[in-house]
Amino acid sequence: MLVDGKWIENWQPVQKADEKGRFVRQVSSFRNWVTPDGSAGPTGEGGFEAEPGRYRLYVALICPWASRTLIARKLKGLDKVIPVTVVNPVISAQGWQFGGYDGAQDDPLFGARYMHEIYTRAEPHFTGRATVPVLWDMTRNVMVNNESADILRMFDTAFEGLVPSDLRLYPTDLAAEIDTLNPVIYDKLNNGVYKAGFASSQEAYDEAVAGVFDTLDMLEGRLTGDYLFGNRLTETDIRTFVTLIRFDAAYHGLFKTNLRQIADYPRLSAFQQRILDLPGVRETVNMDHITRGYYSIKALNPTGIRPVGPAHVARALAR
Ligand SMILES: N[C@@H](CCC(=O)N[C@@H](CS)C(=O)NCC(=O)O)C(=O)O
Repeated sequence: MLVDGKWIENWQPVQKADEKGRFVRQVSSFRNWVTPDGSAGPTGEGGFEAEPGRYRLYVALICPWASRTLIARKLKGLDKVIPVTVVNPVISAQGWQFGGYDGAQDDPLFGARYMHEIYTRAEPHFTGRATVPVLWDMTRNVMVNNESADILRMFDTAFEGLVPSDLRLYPTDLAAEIDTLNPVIYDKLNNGVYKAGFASSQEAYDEAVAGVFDTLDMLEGRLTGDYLFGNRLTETDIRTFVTLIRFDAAYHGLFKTNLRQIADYPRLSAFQQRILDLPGVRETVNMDHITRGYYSIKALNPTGIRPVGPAHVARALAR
């Protein structure tokens, strides 16, 4: 991580934990919003007007948080107006790195080797983890936002004048319900698997795993229609999908969330396939990056050996 703009080596063991050994995820610090006219959004400052080709999205394809922004970008037809740079799936001693892996790219803006250089460009004295995703303003040369929940939501409306779309991922009439369900899915499932994987006590692990499977059971019961809110696709579906698609191939083994697999849940499996089949979504799922990335986390898998299966994940992607 960065401390006052300087990289502190060997980030992997320094996953933050609370007094009970529970993994604690860092809060994002760049919170400006792109809006149709450049007015300020719900957080941060204004000055970020929607323009084609002005903003670049930095992502890792292993990362579920980055992936939710990528999926929204595809579903909202923004791939022509927002270019993307994909980092190497293997996190190095200096964090995310550019290039050097099939499907990873060099940094086109500054020729940076590491993602943390993008952070110190934005804020020379930045302290914190150099996380993805990052939305970068190529006109003003500043970081707009590094919180995927914000980016997902701004992609729903900010570019409407440039790329009109009928899809509403955060429709007004469902906003309250979405805002109620999202934190449960975030805490118990999206981040719950990480809490299990990075737990440093049995108690913290047990608590996290219980939360993961209670939530999967709850979602399985809830999925009587195509999506979590009946037949309308929302951001909550995307936020759920990114964890489901990584679950059997990575979390079940590496993070020890192994009570059940997604394949054991008929409705969740069908839901996962339904989202995978939406136009553009499959392109955002790179199972090679996902398994290479997760199984290269040295603190959890010192040999770096990547398991071969499970076969049903490859089948779901090939369908
Ligand atoms: N709050 C952030 C979290 C993103 C996040 O934690 N990304 C992870 C990858 S999945 C990361 O970049 N970690 C690098 C690090 O911790 O050094 C968001 O949702 O955008």
